[in-house]
Amino acid sequence: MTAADDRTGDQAEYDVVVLGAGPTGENLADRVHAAGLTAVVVESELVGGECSYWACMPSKALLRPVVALAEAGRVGGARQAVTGSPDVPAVLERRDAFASHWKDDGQVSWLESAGIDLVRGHGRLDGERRVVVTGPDGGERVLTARHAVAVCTGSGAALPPLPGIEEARPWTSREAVSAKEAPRRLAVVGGGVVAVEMATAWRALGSEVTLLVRGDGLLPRLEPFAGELVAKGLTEAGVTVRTGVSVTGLSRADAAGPVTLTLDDGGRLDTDEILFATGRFPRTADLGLDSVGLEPGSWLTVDDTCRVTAVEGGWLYAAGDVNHRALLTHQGKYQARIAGAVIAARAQGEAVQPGPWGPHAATADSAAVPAVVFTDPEVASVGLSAADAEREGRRIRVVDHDLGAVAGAALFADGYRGQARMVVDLDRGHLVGATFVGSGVGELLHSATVAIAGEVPVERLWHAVPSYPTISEIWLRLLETYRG
Ligand SMILES: Cc1cc2nc3c(=O)[nH]c(=O)nc-3n(C[C@H](O)[C@H](O)[C@H](O)COP(=O)(O)OP(=O)(O)OC[C@H]3O[C@@H](n4cnc5c(N)ncnc54)[C@H](O)[C@@H]3O)c2cc1C
Ligand SMILES: NC(=O)c1ccc[n+]([C@@H]2O[C@H](COP(=O)([O-])OP(=O)(O)OC[C@H]3O[C@@H](n4cnc5c(N)ncnc54)[C@H](O)[C@@H]3O)[C@@H](O)[C@H]2O)c1
Repeated sequence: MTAADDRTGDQAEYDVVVLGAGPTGENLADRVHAAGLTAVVVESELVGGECSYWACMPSKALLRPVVALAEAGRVGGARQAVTGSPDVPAVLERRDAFASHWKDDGQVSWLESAGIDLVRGHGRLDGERRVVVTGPDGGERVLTARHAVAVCTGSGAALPPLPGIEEARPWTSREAVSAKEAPRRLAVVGGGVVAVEMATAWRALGSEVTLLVRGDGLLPRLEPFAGELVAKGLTEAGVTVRTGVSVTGLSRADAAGPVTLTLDDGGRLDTDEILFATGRFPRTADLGLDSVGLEPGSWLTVDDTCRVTAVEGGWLYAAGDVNHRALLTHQGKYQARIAGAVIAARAQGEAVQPGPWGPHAATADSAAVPAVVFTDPEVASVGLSAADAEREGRRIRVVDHDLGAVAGAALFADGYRGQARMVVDLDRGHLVGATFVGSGVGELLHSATVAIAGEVPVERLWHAVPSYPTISEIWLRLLETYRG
């Protein structure tokens, strides 16, 4: 299919060069390789990316034991048997194992077995289809792509420009998921997903946690009841949740001592560690974007095929966090599957089918992004919130139901607390959004994702019978309420 590669010395040519070996880059390389193209991945840190070592895996490994324990405490009969608090060293040890002890041998072996080459070092674009990699020893290697370069360099934790922030050595998400012990006091700034998950974990592992939220509630992009129920859960767990407050400055006078925060309400707060969970920046500042006419440090805007629209010639793609479409591992991997198929089709002279829901369009990025917040209670959402749907000018019907009123939920936990909402587009006759809050709802979410991505008519859902007595019976209650 392609001419033999020249992969000797300081130069090498491949069909596809992938920058970044996170979940997105790995999957994209795998897809193009499976389609018969040659691929190389460039990685400056660990193969596996943020998700494996400093995000999804270690954070969920911290959360699972503490949520399991809390859930057991809400089941009569089990409650009496689990009277202790989490075994912190054991939790951290399990977390370390899930982060592969911050070693990437396993994922490197997978790349080898998949037939994908790895070049370690920092990659930069150097004009059309050319990448220069600076290796760990400072040496340079030039990689040329016959067909495509895919930027999958992800995102980093954004810190606000506050006086004293660098000297105070705050935690970002990386320190929050990899810390070796629970600080006595932890302040968490932000009301998004990282903030609420880390407040949940470290509170249960022994820290006194204060959550400082500048807005008036948590998880502001989701249905309002999600943030309200999570705030209730955090408060009951002993987290101090303060809304409408911003940090204006911070200092750590003694390197081994506490941090003092100044707040915009005139108050001060002393804490042993402070986590800024205040969003992400694209890892594009030092990527040679200027060599192809793009702004260094910008998010890379792509079309539904994941092609960077501002660069001519159709050879530059961006997938995963770096394109800012949906900052989630599963969406990055989905984009990788789509972009991989697009690159292979174009390389092989086949027609690209960019229409919605076709093989070459990441349509779900705008219509059906599922997300689970692993707090106690959990939040599981997919598609549009009611407010989003209204903003889009859709004619909708919002159907709410108490999740605790379902027999399966009552069995799952004594006094089960939860809420469910479906958003129906009345003109299209199918769901465009769904949100569930409550214990165990993460595993319920895919049913709603299928209903939305499949544009299943609401009337047909009446025939999708949930098992008794499971929490999934919430579907029946929502549909009964909808039909009246
Ligand atoms: C605390 C936390 C918890 C999260 N939990 C979840 C979760 O439970 N579920 C979920 O779906 N998502 C979660 N996310 C989001 C998820 O981590 C990201 O969406 C995902 O990692 C994005 O994958 P990616 O491949 O696009 O980028 P990344 O995982 O960031 O990988 C990018 C890779 O590119 C490399 N790189 C960057 N620049 C260069 C360069 N110039 N040259 C060579 N290599 C380079 C980096 O070293 C990195 O390895 C979480 C995020 C955080 C912060
Ligand atoms: N379970 C999961 O799937 C999971 C878990 C963690 C993270 N993630 C992903 O990672 C991404 C990053 O998460 P995140 O929580 O860092 O970002 P986020 O965008 O979800 O939340 C950041 C919050 O910080 C607030 N903020 C920003 N600047 C601030 C400032 N100067 N002072 C006070 N507050 C400020 C914002 O208003 C926002 O509410 C998310 O988009 C999410 O998709 C997913």
